[in-house]
Amino acid sequence: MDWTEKYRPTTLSEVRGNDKARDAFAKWGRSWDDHRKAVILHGSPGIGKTSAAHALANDMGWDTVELNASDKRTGDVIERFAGRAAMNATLAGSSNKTGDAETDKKQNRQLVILDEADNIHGNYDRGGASAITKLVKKSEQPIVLIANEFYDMSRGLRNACKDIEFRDVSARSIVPVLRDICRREGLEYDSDALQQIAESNGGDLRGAVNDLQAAAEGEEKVTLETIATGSRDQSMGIFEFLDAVLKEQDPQEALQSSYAVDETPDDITKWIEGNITKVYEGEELARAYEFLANADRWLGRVRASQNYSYWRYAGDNAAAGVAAARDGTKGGWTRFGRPQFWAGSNKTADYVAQKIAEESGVSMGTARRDVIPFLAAMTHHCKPRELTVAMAAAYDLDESHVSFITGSGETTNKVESIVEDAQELRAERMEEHSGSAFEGAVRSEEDETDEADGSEDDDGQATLTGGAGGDADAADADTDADDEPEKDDSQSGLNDFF
Ligand SMILES: Nc1ncnc2c1ncn2[C@@H]1O[C@H](COP(=O)(O)OP(=O)(O)OP(=O)(O)O)[C@@H](O)[C@H]1O
Repeated sequence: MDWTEKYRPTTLSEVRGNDKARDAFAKWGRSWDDHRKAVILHGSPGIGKTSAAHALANDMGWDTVELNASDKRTGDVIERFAGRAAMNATLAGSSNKTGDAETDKKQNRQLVILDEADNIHGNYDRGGASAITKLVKKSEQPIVLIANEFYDMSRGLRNACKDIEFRDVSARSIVPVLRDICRREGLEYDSDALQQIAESNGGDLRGAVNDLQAAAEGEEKVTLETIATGSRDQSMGIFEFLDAVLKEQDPQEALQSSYAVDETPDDITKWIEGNITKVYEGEELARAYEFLANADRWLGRVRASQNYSYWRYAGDNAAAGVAAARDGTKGGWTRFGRPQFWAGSNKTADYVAQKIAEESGVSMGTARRDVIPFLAAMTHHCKPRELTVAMAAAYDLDESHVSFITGSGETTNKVESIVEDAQELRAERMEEHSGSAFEGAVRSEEDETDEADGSEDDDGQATLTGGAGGDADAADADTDADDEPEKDDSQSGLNDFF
């Protein structure tokens, strides 16, 4: 049996590493009758959001129904469940003996758990997403929406709900969970090995439990060696995969590797996007970005249509395409890292995305997913300097922000002097334009009506090449399901600076 299922928390007190969020969530549950608001739990995958929802229901004595927002039928089902007032005991034939009508009502509550709530807008017609928002507002039952990307939800939906952020689980909180599982399994362990598993999973507790199970298979003791030879290693690790695609393999081999690696095409693409500038440069980088933009476009189509056969094309572009873009093979050792711009909890990323969103009139989702990675690639290690200064001026960035985008150390002279110059430039421009930070920004109105259209951005279409003025949309004149009216997000980026 899968240990993540076997050891899924059954009560909120077993949900580890997010005490504040957990307490806020428990409070939300206890006071639901008073406020009747839905709640959004958001944060990275595998950190206990769904488990917390089930555990709360268990603690409260509520039934649950779990629905997936990306399923087109979900709207109807929510209507059926959430629209229905809690049945009272007489109707339900409850065995509750208290005779207290309020208690009976609570015991017949149904917690609606809506998974992938950040993926609604791609799957409904315009009315659909706002219909969900309306349902959420008038629901007679408590609803928990689960999301990785808070800002990928429409503003209408976000405003209709309370939101609670789950943060990545620290290694410090992961180790005791692993230790506990070992004890319950009667397994011996080296503490170093558990520490290693906890650290290598970057905050993902589910991943850590999976790694522990793989390392323990057929062993009596979990040690650093059993981790190295655990069965999850038979599939290709992500770092090995990055080496293969970015340095060594030809396109055909790279494609095969993409099947062997234990990640979805979405994540494969993010890993490559997040690491490519460490290996590629100049022309080959530009060529690789073309392929990554194609991959993003296909991923957008998967999200919009739920047609997973498109995943293949995303994988083809991200793996084979990027390998094909490379000039020959490359040697040396590279410190690959978890993509920096992933879901959730980074305050610096939030600030930068917010600034970009404000200045360029794109959504926060687009800013995070498309614009920041693009800027990161274009100003890697603060080069070219002039462009980095222009960027810092345009978005009013301080040292920590510039360091976050460029990957250069925050306290280096380089970054400090760039921020100084940027502030000067900004002041000059403020004078020149009486208040306008810079000229030529392509500003489309921030969409105040997204409750009506239910969509904040054109998922997957604003691409990395977009900022360079590429006509990313030209290839998209087909029948995409996400044919929202275009807000031309693809214009944001470098155009903004000058
Ligand atoms: N905070 C936690 N405390 C205890 N166990 C956890 C925690 N987070 C994850 N797990 C383990 O990982 C499994 C998966 O967690 P869960 O599905 O709740 O994560 P999630 O954040 O909802 O992820 P996703 O967004 O992918 O659904 C659980 O069954 C449990 O075994």
